[in-house]
Amino acid sequence: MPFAFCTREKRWCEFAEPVDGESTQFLQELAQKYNMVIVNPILERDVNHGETIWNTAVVIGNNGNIIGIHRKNHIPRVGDFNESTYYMEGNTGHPVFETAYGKIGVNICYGRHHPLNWLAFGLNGAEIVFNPSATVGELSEPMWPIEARNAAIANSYFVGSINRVGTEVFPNPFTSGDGKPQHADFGHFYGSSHFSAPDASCTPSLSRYRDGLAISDMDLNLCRQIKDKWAFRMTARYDMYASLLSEYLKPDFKPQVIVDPLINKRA
Ligand SMILES: NC(=O)NCCC(=O)O
Repeated sequence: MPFAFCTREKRWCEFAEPVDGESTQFLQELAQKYNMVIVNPILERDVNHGETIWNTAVVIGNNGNIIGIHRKNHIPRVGDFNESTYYMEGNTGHPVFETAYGKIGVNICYGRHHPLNWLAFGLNGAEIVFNPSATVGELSEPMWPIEARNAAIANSYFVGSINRVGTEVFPNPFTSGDGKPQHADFGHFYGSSHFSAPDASCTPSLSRYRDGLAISDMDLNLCRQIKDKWAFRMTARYDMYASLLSEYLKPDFKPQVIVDPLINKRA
C-alpha cells in the first residue's frame, strides 16, 4: 500500500487486512516454497476487537505457518508521519519468535529511536531484530546509520535495517502543523537497507534510489561470543534503572538534581 498516513484520509484504511489476509497468504506460499522465514509488515484490521487498526508485523515460519505477530509500540508524532490518526500504540509487548533460523524480533520503524524498545527484544533473547521502516531523507537520514548499529552493539544481537525506496505523491495536498505550505509529496524514502552486527561491523547499504535485495550471512554464535567478551548484560545494573523508572512514573517524581550551592556566587 502507499505510505498514506501523512494524508490523514480515512479511505486508506481500505488497505487494512487481517493477520491471515491476502498479503500474508501470498507470502506463506513463498515461505514454504523457498524454506524462508518472512516478516510481513501490514496494516492490520482486527475484526474481533471492533475493527481496530494496528501497524503489525506478521512473522511467517519456513513451513508457511504464521508464528505470531508484533504490533508497533511507538507511534510517531513528527513531521508528516501522522500515523496516530490511524492506529494506537501496540499491545503485544516485545515478543521474540524462535524460528528455524534463529530467535527474531521486529522493532517497527519509529521504535528504533527508543533504546528501551531495542533492549526489551534483547532481554527476551533476540538474536536478530528486524527494523522494517518507511522514513524520508529530510527527517531521519543522519540518524539512520547510527541507531540500529548502536542497538546491535548495546544488545549483542544482529539488526536488519530495512527502508522503503522512492517518492510518493498523493492526490490531495496535506499539512502537518509544522508551518510548511501544503504539499502532496511525502519526500524521498532513502532505502539504504543494511545489516549491523554485535561486534560493530556492518554490511554496505543498498541503494538510496533503487529497490534491492540484501543477502548476508550471520553467525549467531557471535551474539554469545560478544556477550562473553563485553558482558554488557552482566554489567548493566538493571536493578538501578528499574528503580529509577518506577520512581519516574510516579506523579510526585523529583529529578535527582544536586544544585551547586555556589552557582550564583560570581553573578
Ligand atoms: N513510519 C514511521 O514510523 N516513520 C517515522 C519516521 C522515522 O522514525 O524516521
